[in-house]
Amino acid sequence: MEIDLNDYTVIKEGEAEILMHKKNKVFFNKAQVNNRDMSIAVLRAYISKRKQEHEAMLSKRARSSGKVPVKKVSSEVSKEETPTENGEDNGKTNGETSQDGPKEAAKTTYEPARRELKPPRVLEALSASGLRALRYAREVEGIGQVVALDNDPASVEACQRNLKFNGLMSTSKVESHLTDARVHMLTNPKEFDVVDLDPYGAPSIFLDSAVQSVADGGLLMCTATDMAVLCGANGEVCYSKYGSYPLKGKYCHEMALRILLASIESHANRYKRYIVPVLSVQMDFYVRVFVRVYTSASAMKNTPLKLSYFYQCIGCDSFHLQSVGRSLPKNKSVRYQAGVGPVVPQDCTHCGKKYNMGGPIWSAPMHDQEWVTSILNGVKSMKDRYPAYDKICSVLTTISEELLDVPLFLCLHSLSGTLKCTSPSAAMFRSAVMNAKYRVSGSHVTPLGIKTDAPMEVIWDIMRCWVKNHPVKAQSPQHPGSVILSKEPSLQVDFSRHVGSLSKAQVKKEARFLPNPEKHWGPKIRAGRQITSKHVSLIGHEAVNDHLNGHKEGEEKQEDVTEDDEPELKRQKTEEDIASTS
Ligand SMILES: C[S@@+](CC[C@H](N)C(=O)[O-])C[C@H]1O[C@@H](n2cnc3c(N)ncnc32)[C@H](O)[C@@H]1O
Ligand SMILES: [Zn+2]
Repeated sequence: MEIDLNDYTVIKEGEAEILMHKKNKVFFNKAQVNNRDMSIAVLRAYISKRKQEHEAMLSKRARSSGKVPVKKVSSEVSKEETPTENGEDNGKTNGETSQDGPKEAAKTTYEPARRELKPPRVLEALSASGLRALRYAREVEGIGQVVALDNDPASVEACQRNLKFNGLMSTSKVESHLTDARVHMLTNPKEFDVVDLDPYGAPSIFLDSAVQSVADGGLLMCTATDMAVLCGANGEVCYSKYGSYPLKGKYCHEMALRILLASIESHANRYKRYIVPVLSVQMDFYVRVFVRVYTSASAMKNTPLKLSYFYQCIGCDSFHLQSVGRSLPKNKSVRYQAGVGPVVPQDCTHCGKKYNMGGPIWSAPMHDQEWVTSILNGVKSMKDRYPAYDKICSVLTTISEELLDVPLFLCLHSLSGTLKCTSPSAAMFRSAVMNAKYRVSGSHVTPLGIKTDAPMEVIWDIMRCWVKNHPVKAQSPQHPGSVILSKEPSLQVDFSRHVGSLSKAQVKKEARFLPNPEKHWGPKIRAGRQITSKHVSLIGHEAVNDHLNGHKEGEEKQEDVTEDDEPELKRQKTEEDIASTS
């Protein structure tokens, strides 16, 4: 059928153009350019890493068999080259990937026939207009076939129209199908080198099939926009969707990332698989994780060591992590056991109040430093190719400075709020921590976050010493702040400026946090849904008014706001709140 271009607006993002029907039936959210750009940056890094790993595997096999394979350097494998038949894995080979993950790969016996590395096959499982699939196909050098799915006929029709509109290269590289992504992923196990999940709200119903569809060593990219749920507004809903209990706190966005990672790992474990996170990002109104998936029944035993419950004091917000499992040496091997606990007493040692317990969350690193550096360098070297360059560069810069082995973070304002004192400057507080010989970094999720390996006792000593020079008004003796301040500090705190109190990016005055480029930069309503006054918090007054004014009176229908609508998550701690559990 011919397209009447007058019915459409052309939207260009990166090197893709899509036709948006003036009645706007299919999902397009401009704010997701950050998400798409970040994913392209990770895909580029993945392709180059995969090539390196493949070459390393070939040389290792050659060395171990004493045979030297015909040398062919990576640059000779052109992006358009049709790979040769590669034996029993039918094109599913990834760089280092034997079934048993990165380390075990080297043990695989050498096969004389050279295995070509096929370009990675990508599944965009929830593709809507196809914009993302198109961008991957057009912009990512060395990419293979992109399969774009959607179970909504209008979206698939739009996607196919957009493929045609972008020309032959797009129609040959991207295929679009009307189907339930879960069925497609289940019926195509280990078929895709990259699986992208970008749903409305929670990805939970797609995780089980997605972890099975990724090839060994492949990449799963997954968005979750149900931040209210992940951040603790409905703990029980989060538990039912992700198998983890969230607690409200200043670190809730990082906790959201760690809940999502733990949930993906749990799904992977069901199939003797496990994940290795390369990058985990909280941006705008969602979280997005990039993880590699491997198969190994033995490596999987380490999962409980990568998960923790966490205790959060209801009085002073001090938090403590408790590992789900532990490992002990046993002769020449390892024995696995349940974690030892509880790591905290019944009442908080700092303020005397009770703890809430959340989790389990992913407590191992959620980024791989080498990947982050290579993604960031890649982005910087191709500035013009990223419409959201400033944003993704600033986020990656901040992530590159995060302490990897410190889950969650403190918030200076919250510490000062508990003591009801003025807050020391971040540089001063960081200096005090570093002068006490602990490490400290920021967090990409908030400019107020402070990651440190200093124990809570040290943190409260720093604050006690600060208050000695910045006295506070007396509070009731039961108030958590009064209890904390009633103890003398055991540490002599040195607030003198430490040379490392500013991060490298701060010293170089590189952007680390950027404001939103425009008003209502956030989630959009599900395609086809009626917009009502209830959607103000999602898309803003103007957009709602514009929409409602364009409709006849009385046409407005009441409808639930989606979970994407993030409520005020600040912990409103009242005296009663504290008293009720003490
Ligand atoms: C948020 S949109 C995707 C946006 C797209 N990834 C982008 O970057 O432009 C989510 C899409 O998932 C589709 N969807 C929801 N459930 C699905 C399922 N079970 N199988 C396939 N598609 C599904 C919806 O129709 C919708 O088009
Ligand atoms: Zn406490």
